[in-house]
Amino acid sequence: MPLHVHAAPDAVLHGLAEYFVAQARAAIAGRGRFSVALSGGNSPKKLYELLAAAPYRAQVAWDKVYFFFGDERNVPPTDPESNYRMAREALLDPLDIADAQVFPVDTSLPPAAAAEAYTRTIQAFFAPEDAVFDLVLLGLGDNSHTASLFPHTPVLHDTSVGAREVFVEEKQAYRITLTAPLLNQARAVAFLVYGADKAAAVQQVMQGARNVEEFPAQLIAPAGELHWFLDMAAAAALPPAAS
Ligand SMILES: O=C1O[C@H](COP(=O)(O)O)[C@@H](O)[C@H](O)[C@H]1O
Repeated sequence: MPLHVHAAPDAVLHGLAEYFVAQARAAIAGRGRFSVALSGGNSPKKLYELLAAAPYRAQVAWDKVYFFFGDERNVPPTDPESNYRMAREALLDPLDIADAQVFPVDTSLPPAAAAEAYTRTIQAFFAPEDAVFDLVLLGLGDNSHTASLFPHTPVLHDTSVGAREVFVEEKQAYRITLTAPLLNQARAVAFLVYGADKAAAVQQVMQGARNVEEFPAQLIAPAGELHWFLDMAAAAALPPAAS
């Protein structure tokens, strides 16, 4: 599994931006479009700002890129917690991406209905083929969650290929997440993780005994490529040979 460890977060972000551009160009050259599921939270904001600026901005045919969300908080699109809002402000608006290329979760619906609707949206986009994202971007929480696959939640055992609602006790809130089987159909998955507070989670997910209840990111085993983009602080608990 390719592991890209850089000294500082800035270099990690540039490494992943270059990987994003390469994946986008290859998908567009081969299949005419690039479908990406974006991650949320704090870590990817700077990546999105980087992609929307020189030199990366000019390196992708953005009108052929289709944006989905790996997970969403059950909040309106204007809420500071909204993953969609963050992506819109950091990436989609600066690049002037057309609404027809962006597929947010409809959080005006109750969580279960929002998840069902998002499943149908994804299926319709890929039909008649299976839903296979060209790239899934993921983050990692210090509790080893990824997307909104949180420890000890029923969605960890969901074998459906789609989106699901999940109540996250520690947040006392619903989220909508893509299921692990859908994420794993991707042609490529890239984790972006930086900061010392993630070091234990990185080590447990990558090298701990399998325990998906505790370390949900262990569920990620895509049919395609799996890449980890880490800074040295996040990789600190890995043995030297691995990092
Ligand atoms: O809640 C979330 O957390 C993870 C990790 O986010 P980070 O802020 O620690 O980088 C993120 O990947 C997910 O999309 C988000 O909703």
